[in-house]
Amino acid sequence: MDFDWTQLFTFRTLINLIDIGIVAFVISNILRLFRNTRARQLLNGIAIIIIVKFISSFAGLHTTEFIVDFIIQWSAIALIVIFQPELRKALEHLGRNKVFDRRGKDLVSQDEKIVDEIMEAVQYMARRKIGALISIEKDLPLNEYIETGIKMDSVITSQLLINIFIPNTPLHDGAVILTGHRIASAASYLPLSENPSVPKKYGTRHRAAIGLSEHSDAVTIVVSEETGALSISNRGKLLPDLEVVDARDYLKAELLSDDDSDVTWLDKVFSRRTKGGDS
Ligand SMILES: Nc1ncnc2c1ncn2[C@@H]1O[C@H](COP(=O)(O)OP(=O)(O)OP(=O)(O)O)[C@@H](O)[C@H]1O
Repeated sequence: MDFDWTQLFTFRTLINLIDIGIVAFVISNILRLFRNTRARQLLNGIAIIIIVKFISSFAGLHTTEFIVDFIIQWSAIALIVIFQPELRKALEHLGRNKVFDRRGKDLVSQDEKIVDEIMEAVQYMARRKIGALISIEKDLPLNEYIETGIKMDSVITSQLLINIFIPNTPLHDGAVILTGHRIASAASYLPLSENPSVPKKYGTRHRAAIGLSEHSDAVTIVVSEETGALSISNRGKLLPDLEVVDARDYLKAELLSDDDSDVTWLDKVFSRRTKGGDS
């Protein structure tokens, strides 16, 4: 039987390909946004429910299908309510995609200046063994953690960051959270990691840094009060005992780069270190 190739290249085929492309683009963006977060586990749960729905529909399992339909209807409303802040951010993120990205050089240099301010403060504190915990919001909002601390809304300067962490002052206990180009809060409480593979030598400050990176895409920089060592937590992992220059490069690559790929070249550089001592 001869295959009619002209049938393959129809307008309908083109529309179908565009349709598939749009769905793939949206799903991959959602998965990328929620990678290494608890929301990703929830998305896996939703995928399982959808698979059960299709199987029960094909196999004619009417009671199962009825129950799954019931769950889908109610969970859709529940998800919108629970993830309202994340959904808002996700839509903003979509609008900020490279095609529409109109970030001027001014904003990029402002970002660079903020990394410099953070690193100046962190270096100062590391030399004097002043414990610090600074979390930087990326795409997923940290509102629930900002709420646990003292709200600030201040310009990010190294002097202010240092001042916050001076021991025995009212704001020094807990984390500073940076959102956009502002200090959003100080003395914030972060979720502690319950990962059993986090080495015992790390106390609650480091566990809090890892914990936040398990719940969100935030990057957190830690100064150890005990040793003055610098560490960065990101995507559920801790990069321990960083040199200042490595920490600065990592922050710049994470915060200034438009590259959303899962593994940056810096991750590869740091993977040697993390094999030894991280979670
Ligand atoms: N859940 C949390 N959220 C934010 N900050 C926290 C949290 N838990 C502890 N911290 C901060 O960490 C401090 C205690 O640090 P701890 O000595 O237990 O940790 P560590 O990882 O051993 O760090 P260090 O090397 O600085 O001693 C607290 O005083 C507080 O400032």
